[in-house]
Amino acid sequence: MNRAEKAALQLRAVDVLRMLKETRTYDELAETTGLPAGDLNRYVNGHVLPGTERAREVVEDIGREALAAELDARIRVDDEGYVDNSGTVFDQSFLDLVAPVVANAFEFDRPDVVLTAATDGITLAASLASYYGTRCAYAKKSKETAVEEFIEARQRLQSGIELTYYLPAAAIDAGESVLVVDDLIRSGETQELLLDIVGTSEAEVAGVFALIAAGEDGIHRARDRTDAPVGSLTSV
Ligand SMILES: O=P(O)(O)OC[C@H]1O[C@H](OP(=O)(O)OP(=O)(O)O)[C@H](O)[C@@H]1O
Ligand SMILES: Nc1ncnc2[nH]cnc12
Repeated sequence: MNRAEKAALQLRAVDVLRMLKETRTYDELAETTGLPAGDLNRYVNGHVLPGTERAREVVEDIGREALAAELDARIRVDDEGYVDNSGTVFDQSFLDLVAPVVANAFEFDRPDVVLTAATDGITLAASLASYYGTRCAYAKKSKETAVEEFIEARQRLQSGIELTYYLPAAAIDAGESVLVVDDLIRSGETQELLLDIVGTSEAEVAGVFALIAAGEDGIHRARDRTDAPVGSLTSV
């Protein structure tokens, strides 16, 4: 890790600690993190930065658990098992905290493009793309005007309805590495269409990630399609 990467990791750890501190006293934060309350106070107030190893622990372990818990608290599941996650996907600052934690906790190769499906995956994809410093692309259920060439992926869903996603062909180049993300994965049909688009582009899959897995079907379906890491931050 070079000096800039170390500094970035240390600052991300401070962001995670500040988020946790919003709903905790320093004693409670010490209990959550296992770190001394005095040190935490200095980190949160910006007087001292945590050392690299401590920062890594905060971002990868403590951060992942804490963000999963925060995500769980923001999700509403209705009587039929459908998820309302607008409390998450509308909150770009929360997603900006999720991005480094996800990038460090899952073993995704650094992508050239973060790909999602419109609509609800877009804010997560934007956060991850911004974290990696890469492009963000989203496939849509309709063709964008003025674009001449599209990659199309079509599938007949379990419901019998045919679904087509369109991505401007220039969004992904052959040989690029693509991280496929979405807010939610249930049947895995959407992720499969995104993986079809990656295949048609002759690009590589860096990983598949969803904030929420509703059941295990979608995760299994994605794992059948790629050897790259597949995971979610939480499941319902
Ligand atoms: O794993 P699956 O069964 O394919 O379900 C997951 C997809 O469903 C939702 O999108 P939706 O089609 O509702 O579109 P939206 O993002 O515009 O709400 C969600 O955002 C995922 O993209
Ligand atoms: N919001 C949602 N909750 C559960 N399953 C879904 N499939 C598509 N959208 C969904």
